[in-house]
Amino acid sequence: MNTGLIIGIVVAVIVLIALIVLGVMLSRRRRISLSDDSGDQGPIDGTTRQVDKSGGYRAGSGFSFSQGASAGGVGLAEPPEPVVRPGGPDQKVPDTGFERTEVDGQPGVGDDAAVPRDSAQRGIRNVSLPDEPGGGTGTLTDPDDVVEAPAPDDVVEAPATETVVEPAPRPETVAEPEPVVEPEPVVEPEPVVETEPVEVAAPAREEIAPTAGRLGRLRGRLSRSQGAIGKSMLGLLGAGDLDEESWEEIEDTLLMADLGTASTMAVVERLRSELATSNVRTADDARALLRRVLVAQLRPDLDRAVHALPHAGRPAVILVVGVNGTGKTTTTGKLARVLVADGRRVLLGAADTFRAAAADQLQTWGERVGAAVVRGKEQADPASVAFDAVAKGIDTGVDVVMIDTAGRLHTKTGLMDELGKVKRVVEKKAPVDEVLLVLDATVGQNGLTQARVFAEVVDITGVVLTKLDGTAKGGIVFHVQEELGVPVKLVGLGEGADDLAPFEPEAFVDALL
Ligand SMILES: Nc1nc2c(ncn2[C@@H]2O[C@H](COP(=O)(O)OP(=O)(O)OP(=O)(O)O)[C@@H](O)[C@H]2O)c(=O)[nH]1
Repeated sequence: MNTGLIIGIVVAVIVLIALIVLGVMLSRRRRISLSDDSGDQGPIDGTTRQVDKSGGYRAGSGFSFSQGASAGGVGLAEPPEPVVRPGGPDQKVPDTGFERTEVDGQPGVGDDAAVPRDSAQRGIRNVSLPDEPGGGTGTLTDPDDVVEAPAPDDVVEAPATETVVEPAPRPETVAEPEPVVEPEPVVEPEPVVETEPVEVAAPAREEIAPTAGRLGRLRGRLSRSQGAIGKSMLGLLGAGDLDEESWEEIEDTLLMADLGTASTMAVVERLRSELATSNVRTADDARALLRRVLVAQLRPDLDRAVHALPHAGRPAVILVVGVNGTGKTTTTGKLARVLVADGRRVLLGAADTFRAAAADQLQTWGERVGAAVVRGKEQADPASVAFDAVAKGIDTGVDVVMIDTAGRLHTKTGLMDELGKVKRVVEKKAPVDEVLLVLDATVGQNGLTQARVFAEVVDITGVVLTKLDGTAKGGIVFHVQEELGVPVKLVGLGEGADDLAPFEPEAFVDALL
């Protein structure tokens, strides 16, 4: 072989290698690096990632839970083991296309909420007590869970004042059906009469929307407040030099959005001083300044964790209070869903013994998430029902007992005394970790008056502001906190089962601007 050929081959090989190396480098550079940060780092919203112990429910975090200050013991109880869903974790309930809980023969969420307490009452549907020494899984109580179950309106005499509706049975407790014996083929088959037990379908629990970042996802629901606060304020601030007339307009805008006088003055003062010292030239500068001032006014330092984590040997106890129709039962149900999604065992206490539909409504929520419900007989003492619920919660080792109380006008002294009694009686069994006052954001200033009275009677620890989707007065959040010094912990942004979000000042202000 001549030298020229050899040199040619060597050069060709070198060029080939160089091309391959170049190609590899270029392809690496173009590739987007996807590092797996699921192990050590939390979600991008900075919250802690939760382990899904819910048997298939999707749980992020977003909601923050902590142990109540009333904690007597130390150390958290572990969440229960996951429940294996028969259809697999992805099992879904049929999409009804409508976010309500109507179940044949049962009330829908929110039904009768506007019915005053002194109206005619409906009969209560009692459910037989499960025979369960040691408190195991209960008997089937939901007509939908069993084949040929009694009609929902059948009345079964309850032997005791307290009625416990156990959650639907866990799949492992479902009896195996007898093997089916193939019938011999016959020419003219007799009509078949079912005598063998047919497979008992485990109730389909619902998918729960991820809890992380809900406020962000539901931001569109705040559009009315967005126009009233965000757009007007940005328009005024972005207009350039502000004269006294413009400042008055800013004040009026904030007052109209229900921020209240104290918050309005504080915001305006801060805006004035910051505008005087900082260099605000563009619309973006104005937006950043307004964001900073509003967030600071919402006191991001306040503890907004819901005290729903159990103590050693006893559950957390949450009391839900408020005037009629504010959304107490709905909020209790929505929060129960979040807790269940977080792997917690929840027991609901229906301490509204006046309005049977309210207890039915709570029971429906319980059935949807697999939470046991303790309810009382009509006209039973609500305090005793609440007491029984907590006692049952302790006996059965649940993580949280949530007691939904009857709506009551803050002006009715007798009813307010009754509420005080409910709390005192419960405390004989276990300390109350959280008293959530549910306020309807659409009622504006009247909500504040209500809040003051409730705070006096039951020492509220957190506020749930509902129906923020239906008002342009999102500023009420500022007012409530300023007046009560109690943090807004949760906000209701719709009637849907997952339209409850943790209140986060930054995300809230971002949604407004
Ligand atoms: N738009 C909207 N509606 C809500 C929200 N929260 C609750 N509701 C509705 O408000 C109505 C009253 O809700 P309930 O949960 O029954 O109120 P309640 O306070 O338990 O009522 P009482 O037991 O009568 O005192 C229902 O129609 C709910 O669907 C919310 O955040 N947004």
